[in-house]
Amino acid sequence: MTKFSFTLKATDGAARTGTISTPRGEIRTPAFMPVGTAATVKAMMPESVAATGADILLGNTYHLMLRPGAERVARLGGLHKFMNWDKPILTDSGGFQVMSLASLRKLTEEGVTFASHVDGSKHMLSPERSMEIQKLLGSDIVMCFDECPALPATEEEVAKSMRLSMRWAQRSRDAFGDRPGHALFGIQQGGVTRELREESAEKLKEIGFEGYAVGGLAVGEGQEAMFGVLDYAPGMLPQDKPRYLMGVGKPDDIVGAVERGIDMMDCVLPSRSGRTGQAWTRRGQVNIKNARHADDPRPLDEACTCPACSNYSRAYLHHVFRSGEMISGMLLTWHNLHYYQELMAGLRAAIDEGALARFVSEFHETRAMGDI
Ligand SMILES: CNc1nc2c(CCNC[C@]34C[C@H]5C[C@H](C[C@H](C5)C3)C4)c3nc(N)[nH]c(=O)c3cc2[nH]1
Ligand SMILES: [Zn+2]
Repeated sequence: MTKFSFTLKATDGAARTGTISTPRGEIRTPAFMPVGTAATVKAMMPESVAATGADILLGNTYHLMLRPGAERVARLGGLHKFMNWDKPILTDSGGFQVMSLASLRKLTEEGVTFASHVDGSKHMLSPERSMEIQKLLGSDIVMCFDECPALPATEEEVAKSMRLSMRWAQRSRDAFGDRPGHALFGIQQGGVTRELREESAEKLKEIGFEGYAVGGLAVGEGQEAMFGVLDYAPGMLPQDKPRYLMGVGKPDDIVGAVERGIDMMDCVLPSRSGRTGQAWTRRGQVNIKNARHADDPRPLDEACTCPACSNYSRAYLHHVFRSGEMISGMLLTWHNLHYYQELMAGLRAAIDEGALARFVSEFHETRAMGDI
């Protein structure tokens, strides 16, 4: 049984490349993880997600515990079998979702009780219950049950919330138990306050995790404030373990995060925006529903090898979006996920060659040219 391990390969400034080895396969880092919210990456077959180059995807504790239920997924053989994805899966712990989706939430030291946004039924999440659910789902990388404070929040509120999350991190570690081949990641909190980020990192290192996430960001603070924290926060975490920035982001967020030492990211953006007609390309964003594409015979991006760019014109994509055809979301989601994986492959190659600075300046220059 291969155990879970992380091997660093190259560094270029604060940026690193590496490989996470798991019993279900290897993850090339820096890695982008597509989001499979309710056991599906929306509008994509799993084999198509794999074809984009994704080595790992995200499952969702909150949705799956409500419907179809974690115990049911376990009875049916676990999430990998259920959704026909045999590579690694990372699941979030559910806390972030409860705070953004559920109603009638009650937060105590024990955990959170809430009413399902699906049918109003009562539920509870705690470090122990979150570990149990993620074990039932069978995910390879488990996230600690934490609280991500909503902005705006005073430093006092951020400190209080971070310290609760650190107590929950210890309870998550204790409840996770001994699971060879599986990993538990701690989540650093502390808002945009350096001392609180330091306190959180020290506590997580004292407990000990197989990987460490930078949480509490991409919650409306803006790119400048986020990069300000990323200028120091990843460096507070063990350099020999994967660093996961949660919920990020736009392509330029991703480039900036990788420059600052982040190894893993997840974001709904490429898939969610793909369904609304927003294409992400090397030259920036293209809204394919805009009338200017109605007669354009050219592909979305000549340099892209995805099925949408290889076989269809902008005019066709414009048409199927305007007429609400299912293929519209399928093609643009595939393109966006393909573009994100191409960006990650470019970043990995540049870091391996010690040429990240050139890659980044070319990335920004090409975007500055704007869409064709
Ligand atoms: C967007 N900004 C942002 N996200 C964040 C997330 C969720 C990461 N994505 C997982 C998720 C969240 C939703 C949507 C999909 C599927 C499933 C439910 C799991 C991705 C976060 N998750 C946790 N546990 N803690 C955070 O501090 C945090 C901060 C975030 N800041
Ligand atoms: Zn494409």
